[in-house]
Amino acid sequence: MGLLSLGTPLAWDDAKKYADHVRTHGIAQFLHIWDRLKDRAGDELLWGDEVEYMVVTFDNGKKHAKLSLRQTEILEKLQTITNDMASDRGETDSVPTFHPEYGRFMLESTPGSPYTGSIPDLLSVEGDMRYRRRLARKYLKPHEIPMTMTSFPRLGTPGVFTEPYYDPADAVSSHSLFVPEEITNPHARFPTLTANIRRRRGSKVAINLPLYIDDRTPRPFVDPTIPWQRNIYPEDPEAKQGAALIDHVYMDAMGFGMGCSCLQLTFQACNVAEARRLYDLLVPVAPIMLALTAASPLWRGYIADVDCRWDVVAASVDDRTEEERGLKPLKESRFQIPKSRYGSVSLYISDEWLNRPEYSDIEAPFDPAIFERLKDHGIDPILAKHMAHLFIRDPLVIFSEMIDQDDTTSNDHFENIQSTNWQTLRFKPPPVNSPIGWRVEFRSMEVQPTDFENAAFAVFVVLLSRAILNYNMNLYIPISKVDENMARAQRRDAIHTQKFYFRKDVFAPGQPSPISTPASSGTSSPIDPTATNGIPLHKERKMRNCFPPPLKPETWHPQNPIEDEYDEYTLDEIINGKNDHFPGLLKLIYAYLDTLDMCEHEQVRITQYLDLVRRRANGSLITPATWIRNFVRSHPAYKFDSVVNQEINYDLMVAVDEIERGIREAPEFLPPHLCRNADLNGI
Ligand SMILES: Nc1ncnc2c1ncn2[C@@H]1O[C@H](COP(=O)(O)OP(=O)(O)OP(=O)(O)O)[C@@H](O)[C@H]1O
Ligand SMILES: N[C@@H](CCC(=O)O)C(=O)O
Ligand SMILES: N[C@@H](CS)C(=O)O
Repeated sequence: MGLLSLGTPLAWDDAKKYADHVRTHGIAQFLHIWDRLKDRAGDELLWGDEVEYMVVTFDNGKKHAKLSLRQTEILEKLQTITNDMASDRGETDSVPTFHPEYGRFMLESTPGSPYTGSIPDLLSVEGDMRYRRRLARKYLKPHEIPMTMTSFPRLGTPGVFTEPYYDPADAVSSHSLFVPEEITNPHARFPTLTANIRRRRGSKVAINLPLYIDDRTPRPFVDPTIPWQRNIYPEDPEAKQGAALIDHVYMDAMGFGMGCSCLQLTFQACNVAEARRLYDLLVPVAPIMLALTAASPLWRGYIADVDCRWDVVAASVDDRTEEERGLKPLKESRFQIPKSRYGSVSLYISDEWLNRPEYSDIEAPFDPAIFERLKDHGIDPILAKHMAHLFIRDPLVIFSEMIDQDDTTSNDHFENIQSTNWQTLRFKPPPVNSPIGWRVEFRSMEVQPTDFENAAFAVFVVLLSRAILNYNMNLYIPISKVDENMARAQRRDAIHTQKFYFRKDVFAPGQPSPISTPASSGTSSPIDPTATNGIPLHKERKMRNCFPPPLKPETWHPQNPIEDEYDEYTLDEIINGKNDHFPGLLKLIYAYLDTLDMCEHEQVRITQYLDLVRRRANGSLITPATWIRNFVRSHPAYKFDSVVNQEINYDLMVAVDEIERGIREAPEFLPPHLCRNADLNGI
């Protein structure tokens, strides 16, 4: 969740006058942080997850599942409860935190304090997530359930999809044909973001997802549920004039994207150099994890031909003017900008030599004056470019009371721009007046229906991050290939149908591989104490930070053509390995685990999590997206016309909730033996 300042928000015409002011002071604030903390070192691994929920309310008589708009009351209640718990316990660390999110039907939870790198903390993640879900559930109304669905299938359908009902005709911020003002969190940040994105862009946002064409889908598909003749806002004829594409699901508001839920992870690094390295190493991992967690095939009451939210969210906050989008020559706008503010990373940011300039091979406009200012201040050109790239954006929400700030003690102007650059990775400087260090946020994953899965993906990514740093791995590929992977990750059933660019050799030539005996692809490898090859075993009870810096340049033949460095692989090959030269990420994780001091019971638990990832990747378990699509297509009320009606939606929500509670079996998706963890009973 972004910056929630208080005050009077400025409408776009007023806010834009302060854009340079916010940028200038935002950079000044960053430079103060930089000067104070660039040499900060030795921070331990602390990390945490953010889980986003939708509160769904069930009318069992009418078989109707709707979004509950009680976010404000629910958060107030949870705040009181958690405050009481904290005072009873005399500490806040074990009491989870609930936060607001964009949708007035959404909640976000984070652990009470970040996890450390200890093995018990690693194994506490699922319990912590379950505890948070239970807590939220306990204080909702009896017919309300906090669900971790990435997209709500019937958001924006004609008729009733919220509780209480509101008429979409009052959507003053978004001017949507489909969703009312009241789906948006009333905190000024959110309606102002919504309205100012629209005003800055000069039109409503337009999101078109290819429709999944089924046996009886009318062709060409011209959505009969779009109120083509509505005439309330000046933009109302837009849909008819081409904004809504044939054979697509059309959506026209920020809420369709920012009303989606995801699973994010934040890692504290040892120092700024390690944060930059970790950011870069995770850039190529982001699309892989998006594909593995794909969970959103249903939109506005239809089945789409994609499995993920990413492009929907990107289009839903796309505030670029026509000139910035390249539709008109530049006149008023300063830059042509290839991507929305929500988008994949466009620049690597590490200044260590492994980051060859050729990897950052896509157009990433940056503000030349800000770039020079940062360089003049002593910041290296790579980080200067990253910041100057983020700062091509205008601040969208400015509070009149917050315009003048003390740049030595505030970072609000910096965060204003930073927190509305919603990229696959976020490089997070330490906040002012806080003990927190340099961090990296991993943002691509879709939230999973169950906490077992959410914990499994969190555990996988944190272990992968440690393995990558520990073995000094190099995962760089050109950013253009990462972007192609982002597109492929979202395609229907990407696991079976797509290949992904990935680096061929992740180790320096001559560097001993940590894998001694390559196990055959797709097997579940118990942790093998002989698995490290020539690397001394320093068994530790903790995953740590502060790994050695990358190897010297001459070790890596950087003169090779960049095209020789990568190839296309299936997800199975990337995760589970292809041959001796390409061991797969899981084997590297297992080798890393072998450096940790764990008892058998802990190993079994971790293997359960890693097995989920292994089996998703090899296709022996299906993604939530595939399960949801199959559920709809096999429902007796489905007419093979791509429509997800109220009854199907209700039954789907009931089924997902039952799977989450472990009372419904879906072995092709989540075998009971994977998610029924005896240890966690009673949490
Ligand atoms: N020092 C730390 N190092 C790493 N993670 C931390 C640290 N402190 C808190 N976290 C974790 O970071 C996650 C994000 O926390 P929080 O939502 O407060 O941050 P935020 O800056 O608002 O996030 P966002 O960038 O998503 O807006 C949480 O899981 C939290 O536990
Ligand atoms: N909910 C958004 C992320 C919102 C945020 O950045 O906090 C998503 O699904 O990606
Ligand atoms: N929740 C996100 C999207 S609106 C943010 O606050 O930045």
